[in-house]
Amino acid sequence: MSIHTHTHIYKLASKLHVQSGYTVIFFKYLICKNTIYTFIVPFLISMLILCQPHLLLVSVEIFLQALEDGLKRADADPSVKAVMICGENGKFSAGADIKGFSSPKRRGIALGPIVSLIERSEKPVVAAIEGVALGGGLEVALGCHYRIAHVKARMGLPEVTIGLLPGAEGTQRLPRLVGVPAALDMITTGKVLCLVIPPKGVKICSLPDVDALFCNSIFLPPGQPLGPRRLSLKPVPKLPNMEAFLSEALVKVKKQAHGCLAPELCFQAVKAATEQPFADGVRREQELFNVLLTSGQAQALQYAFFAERAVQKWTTPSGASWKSASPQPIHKAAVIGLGTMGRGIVTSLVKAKIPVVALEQDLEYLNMGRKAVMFLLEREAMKMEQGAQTLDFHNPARLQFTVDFDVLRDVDLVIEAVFENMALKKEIFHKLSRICKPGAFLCTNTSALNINEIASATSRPQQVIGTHFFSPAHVMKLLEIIYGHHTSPTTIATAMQLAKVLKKVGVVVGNCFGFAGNRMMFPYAQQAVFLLEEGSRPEAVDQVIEDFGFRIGPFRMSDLAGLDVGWRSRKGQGLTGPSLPPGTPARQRHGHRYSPLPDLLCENGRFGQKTGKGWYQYEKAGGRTAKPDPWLHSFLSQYRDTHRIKTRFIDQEEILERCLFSLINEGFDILAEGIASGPEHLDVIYINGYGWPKHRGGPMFYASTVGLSRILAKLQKYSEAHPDVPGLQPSAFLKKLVAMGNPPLKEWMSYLSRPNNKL
Ligand SMILES: C/C=C(\C)C(=O)SCCNC(=O)CCNC(=O)[C@H](O)C(C)(C)COP(=O)(O)OP(=O)(O)OC[C@H]1O[C@@H](n2cnc3c(N)ncnc32)[C@H](O)[C@@H]1OP(=O)(O)O
Repeated sequence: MSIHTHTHIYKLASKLHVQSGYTVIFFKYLICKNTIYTFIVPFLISMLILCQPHLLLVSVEIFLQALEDGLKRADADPSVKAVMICGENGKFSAGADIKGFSSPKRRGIALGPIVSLIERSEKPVVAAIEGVALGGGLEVALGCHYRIAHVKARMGLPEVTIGLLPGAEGTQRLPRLVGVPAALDMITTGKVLCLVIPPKGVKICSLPDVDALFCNSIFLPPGQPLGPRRLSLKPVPKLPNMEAFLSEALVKVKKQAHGCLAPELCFQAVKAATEQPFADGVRREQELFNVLLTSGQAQALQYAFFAERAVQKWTTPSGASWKSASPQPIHKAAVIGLGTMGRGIVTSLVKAKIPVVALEQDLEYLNMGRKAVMFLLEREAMKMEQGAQTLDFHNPARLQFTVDFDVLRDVDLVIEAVFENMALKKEIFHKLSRICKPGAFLCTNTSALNINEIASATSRPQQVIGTHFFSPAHVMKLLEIIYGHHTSPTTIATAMQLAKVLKKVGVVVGNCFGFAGNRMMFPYAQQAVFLLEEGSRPEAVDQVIEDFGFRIGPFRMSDLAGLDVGWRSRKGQGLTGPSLPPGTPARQRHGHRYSPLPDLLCENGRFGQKTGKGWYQYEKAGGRTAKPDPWLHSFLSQYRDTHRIKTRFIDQEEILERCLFSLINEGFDILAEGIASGPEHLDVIYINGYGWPKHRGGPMFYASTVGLSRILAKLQKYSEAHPDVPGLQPSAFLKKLVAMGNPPLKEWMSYLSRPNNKL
């Protein structure tokens, strides 16, 4: 804490832009006291996290105490005319140290009273915001009498995303500043606002103007009372239809929450601001905050926050890692195949402003693909409003369509996205290897196929890598990145960098059939179908899974993705279709239980939404509203009769456990084999690619909360009842962890001997 000179203020001020008025955002114009005065509380640490490359974490106690002492000194010192709170190194504050929430010691620390102290100050306090002002950081700014922000500053109350609410009186001050609709939107979604394109009414000053603000007391005439600047004293702006507005908002919040508590409790806290005086609202905020803090969901969401960052620091069993590998720049990319996946990938690249060549096998497919890509891009551009023109996708230098492989000579990276056929993929990779420049990286968008085999068709296997996108590829955040035997660390680093540029979460995994995500999905989907054989219905299974918090249950998902996709893959594996050896029992493959139900549906032309019929019926082909289908129910009965399957009532617990525990069980095998380097990887994959509810932390985190012993016991019980289902037989690694006394998730990997790549 120190008092800074006028010169210092100038230095800071020269980096700031001033906005006046409020339109979308809540910043009022800066008013600052006259010339020589200001006192800077050094970066709001600790709270205060200086973002990368290092963290500057100072204990909350030290920070809060320093802030309190500083404010008191400033109040007592007649030479100080105003106080400016700012951050160091271009960052205001990223809010509280999230790691600290799990510490019981931390729970007693309250930022709210300090924010009140700031607000009560007799001298004008200005928050000078650069970089980020998030969570507690923004709440501090709300306690100030004025806020001034750099035009590129990012501001928000993201507590809801870590399972909390803005518990330092933010739920009470923000609605008083910006009104209930804007406050509710920010607080219940956690969205972070950026003023790169300033809203109407926001004034951007030139640098001399900014200096003038500080030098001349143009905004704050001496002696102007601070009362009207204290948010806690202001009423919440009224709405003519507040009650109706709030009921509608609650419905929306609940619908989007999928069982996550925080958004609804955030809503309740803001509602309290509309109904109660400030002090009572603050008490309500505290009550709700404590509910969330101890809910378990906050821990899961905070785990997910760190897991997403941990997976960026990838390593492979051979010792390659993010530390030593440098990504290569991608100035131009190509996408081969403009089916559903290829279209989404092209769109993603264009959005990331990477020039793209899109290639199809012939003009007919090319034109269909072009139309579809243009449609997607138009839609994306509309969403982007002012930023749309920067996509410039009608410019052939940005996006070129071709059927000519020669055009790929100068690209830095190719993503092949043709359908899942090994022979076809190998043919394409062989061609690419001959045509592309030596440094070009060759990526395959496959959901299961062997990366080594694909790489073997090239003369540069070190530059071949799997990039498994999720549909729709321009929307889904996950990019599963699969290295083969020969993939170089530079290639992995480049794929990870690509994920970042595409605003996706890249997760590096090893090579095996289905990689990590789909491999875990197989036993889950298999259990879902077995449950139908034994007496359940698609809508019952989906309901249980959706009640758990998944966006969509396995049957609705299968209808959406198309049943034909899996059918083609099973035919390729010889599990069904013409290559199935005659005499193979209908419900058995390789000595294990198999359900032909999905194959039978396909044989009946039921491919899901695209044909208007699948596990459900739809209003028309391409329809999206799933309705239980009496045809399917009677088909299931006949099927059970034909195969003499005794049906029984299956309760929700069994549905949930068999689906989820078999998926988790596979996860333990994947960890044991070194396909994923930690449970966080599987959790990040499931949250970002498979709709696993984030407030349950991902499947492996969930397993740790259920208790490994319980999961093991249940798997043992189910595998005894179904000895021909390998997916239910407990993983040796799970058994080992239970035998070791159920260690915490972060220690699991230390119980493994050195992992190796499976293929
Ligand atoms: C009550 C509740 C109160 C009072 C709160 O304030 S709750 C906290 C509210 N704040 C947040 O939720 C902000 C979370 N952080 C972010 O959104 C982003 O990290 C960022 C926008 C601040 C920076 O993004 P970026 O530049 O991409 O960098 P990273 O996300 O990779 O972060 C860099 C490292 O900093 C660690 N970090 C970031 N914020 C926090 C935090 N609030 N507490 C603890 N640690 C934080 C992050 O984990 C990265 O660490 P490493 O991976 O490098 O170890």
